[in-house]
Amino acid sequence: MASALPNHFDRPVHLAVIGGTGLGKIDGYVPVAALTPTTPWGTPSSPIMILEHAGVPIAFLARHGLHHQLAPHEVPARANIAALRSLGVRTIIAFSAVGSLREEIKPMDFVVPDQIIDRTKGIRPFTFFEGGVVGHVGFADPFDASLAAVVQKCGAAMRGDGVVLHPTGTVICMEGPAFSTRAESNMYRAWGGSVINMSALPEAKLAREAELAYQMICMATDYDCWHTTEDVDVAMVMKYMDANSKNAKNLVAAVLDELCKLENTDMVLAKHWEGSAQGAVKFMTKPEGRDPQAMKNVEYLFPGFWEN
Ligand SMILES: CSC[C@H]1O[C@H](OP(=O)(O)O)[C@H](O)[C@@H]1O
Ligand SMILES: Nc1ncnc2[nH]cnc12
Repeated sequence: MASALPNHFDRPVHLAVIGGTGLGKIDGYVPVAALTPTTPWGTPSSPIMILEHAGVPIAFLARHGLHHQLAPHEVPARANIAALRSLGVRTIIAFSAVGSLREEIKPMDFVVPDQIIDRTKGIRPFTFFEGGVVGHVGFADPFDASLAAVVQKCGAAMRGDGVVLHPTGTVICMEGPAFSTRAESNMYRAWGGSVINMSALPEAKLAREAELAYQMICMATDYDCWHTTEDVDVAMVMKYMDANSKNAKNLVAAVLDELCKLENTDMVLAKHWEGSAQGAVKFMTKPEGRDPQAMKNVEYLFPGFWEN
């Protein structure tokens, strides 16, 4: 289907969904374009589908590729975020299949996380600001509180199914691709982790560097390996993703309904993040220390950056 669609779209797209494991596409929207942009950090994980809902364009990107061929550490997160930003995207809702580290977060429940603990191992490229342009953004609250409020409100879309949407939580982002040991799983519980995945980082950090509003929605698929029930394996994750796809779709639909109504508001345009990273970059590296390619990279994210 993607190849029959135009490879260009002439209006800015403000909203995007990143689909994770078990959510390689979203149905019920009209596909109008399939874009394959190239960025200074390479090409995105998959063609970016432009879908329309009530006349509002929405970009959809499959994090692990169209055929789930990219391992978590192979996801080109910088290209993904940079490409979305270049289309005009300022708000991202990102889905993730997670293991639960808490009894009360049952497989099939959803979590709207508000914190992350980084357990990646430094093997993934994780910043736009390097190689001759330095920038340090604030990341105390890694997700977007106003988007979280919209998602929390949409939890009602799943009422009646016994599925709970937990309004806050801490995601442990581990390296993978192998799952955790039992000792690690118990340690993450002792640290206060609510859920565990392999995808929150560097995605959330890059979204912040790109001045985007970013909120992850986690769907629990297992109890990892700390629980007395079965240890996690891929079949279990896929089984629960499948079983819960109706709820995942209802939740995406409710969230997109809400965000489409707000398409041109300061919230969806992420005005509250505007300037935050650019300020962090502008004053760090003195002109004589700046590398021309690194400057061009920043220019790709923020056109006109070096002009004033
Ligand atoms: C297939 S289990 C591990 C895999 O699932 C999650 O993917 P995503 O976050 O893209 O939904 C987790 O982060 C791992 O990448
Ligand atoms: N237990 C687990 N650990 C890491 N990532 C996951 N994704 C889904 N379940 C997971």
